[in-house]
This record gives sequence, structure tokens and C-alpha cells, in this order.
Amino acid sequence: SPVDLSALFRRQDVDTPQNASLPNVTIYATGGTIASQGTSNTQTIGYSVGLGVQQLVDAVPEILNIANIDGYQVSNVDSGRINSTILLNLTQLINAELAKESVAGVVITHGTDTLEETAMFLDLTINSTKPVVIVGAMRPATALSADGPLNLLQAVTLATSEVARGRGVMISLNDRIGSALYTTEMHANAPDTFYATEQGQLGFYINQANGALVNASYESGAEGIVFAGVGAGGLTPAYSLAAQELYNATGIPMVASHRSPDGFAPIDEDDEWIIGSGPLNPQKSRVMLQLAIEAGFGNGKIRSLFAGTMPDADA
Ligand SMILES: NC(=O)C[C@H](N)C(=O)O
Repeated sequence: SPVDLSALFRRQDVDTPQNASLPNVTIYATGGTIASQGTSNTQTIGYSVGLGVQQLVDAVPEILNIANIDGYQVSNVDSGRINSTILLNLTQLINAELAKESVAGVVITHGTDTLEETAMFLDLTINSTKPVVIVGAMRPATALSADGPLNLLQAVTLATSEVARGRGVMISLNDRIGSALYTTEMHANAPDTFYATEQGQLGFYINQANGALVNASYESGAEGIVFAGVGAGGLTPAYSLAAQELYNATGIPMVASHRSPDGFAPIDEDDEWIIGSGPLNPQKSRVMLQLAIEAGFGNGKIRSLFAGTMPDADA
């Protein structure tokens, strides 16, 4: 069923005691498993989103020993339903909030399915050095050993930390803190799922694919294309030919990313038509390319943008 937009963007102040000696953290709740309930404490699939930001905070009273909490209910949906309207609203709200001197940092509660895309989007659109922490859970709030409450406590703690400043958007789950740029969801179900690993696969098998999808995506309105390439962003010969022909005809930006979670797709200045994604995986590359196209960047500027993500870019 469609997202109920009437429920979005209403401010739902969290009613908590204020302590002048504590930092102020604002929580933006968007939905996901962290805000979900099942019908029994053993149910770990098939649950539904339903808890509001006040209930998330009420479940962890210890949070109030760490920070004063203000809360916004931005949406309450499975993260597969997070759309551009929600994202734009979220980033505008957060930028305005972080501009207030009184606010130490912010936390976003989010479903894990598209958490990394939202983290990437926020990383590229939030203009502040204050901590921005995105957090989710793999088990619903009603489950035995629900992971949401501790994850939320840790995220709020991180949002108050001086050493968390200037690190871009951070993904915080299961005792780990990761960067929005490198962290990816590795497991569809297990609580231990977000990693920025250092090693890729030993290898993989892939069928030859034809290039028909390249033209189909352009014909259906794509203004840029990201390839989940093999190895370091390699395309099969058929894909490469189709993509280059489309580039010659249209000039739309083409980004070659890599299927393996780690590693780099090289960014070759001499390569006219294809832009390597550097360390960014396909989903993060998509968000970066989308924002660059929206900002009116030409292909040269897009190439520099991706080049800037290389770890030695400032060296
Ligand atoms: N663990 C989760 O949060 C999964 C959920 N389906 C979501 O992304 O909204």
C-alpha cells in the first residue's frame, strides 16, 4: 500500500525532562525494524512498523542520563519506502537543527534495508561538523534480545561525543561505528550486519550479459548510469560496447562501480566516457551521481567528485 504522506513531517516533540548540564541531541525517526512490533517476543520476521519516536526513547530511559532529547517523527515506514521527498525534508531539518548552537548532534533512526543510501545522501548534503549518527535494528522492538534499545543508546552517546565531530555521517549498529562512505549492509537478517570490510570475495562466476538494459534504462528516463561492474569496475564486452555507444550518442554520465564490497574502481583521467567510482559501491555511487546531476555538474566535475573519494585524495 502507498505511503501515507499525511502522517509525514508532523513535529512530535518528545516529552522528556530537561537537564541543563547535559548536551542536547535531536532524534529523527523514520521507521524500520527499530520501530517495529510483532505479535510475540519470538517473532523476528513479518512484523510491522508502528512505534513513534516517543516510544523509542521511552524504551531506553538511560538515554536521559546522557542527553536531553528532542524528537521529530519524519516518517514511519519500512526503509524501502524512503523516497526523495522524505530525504530532502530530513536533510533540511537536520541542517537547520545543527545550525543551532544549543544542539550537540543528531541521531536518525532508520530501517536497515536502505540505511546506507540515506547515510550517503545525508553525508553529501549535511553541512556541519557536529556528529550525525544513523542507527537501526535487525530485530523488532518486541523481540527477545531486541537490538534497537542498545543501538539507540549507543547512537545518542556517539552524537554527544567531541571525538565524533567532523567525521561525516556515521552508521552505528551492534557496537560498531562506521563511515557512511564505506559501510555496507552485509547480512539481510543478522544483527551483526554493517561492515566496512577490507577483503572482497575470493572470486565469482558471472554470465555474459547483453547491453539491452543500458539502452532500456536511458529510454525509461535515466540521466546517468551506474554499472555494478565486475572486479575493479569491469564491464562485459557487450555492456561496454552498448554503454560507449550510448555515451557517444547522448553524453550522459556513466559510472563504473564494483560488485565486491571493497576495493576501488580506478578513476582514469584519460578515459573519456566512463568514470570509475573509486571506493564507492554501486548504491552509494548512485546517490552521488544523482545529486551531481541535480546540481548541474558536467562530466568533468562528476569525475573530480568521484576522484575526491579516493582515500589519498588529499595526500
Ligand atoms: N532491519 C530493518 O530495518 C529492515 C526493514 N525492512 C527496513 O529496512 O525498514
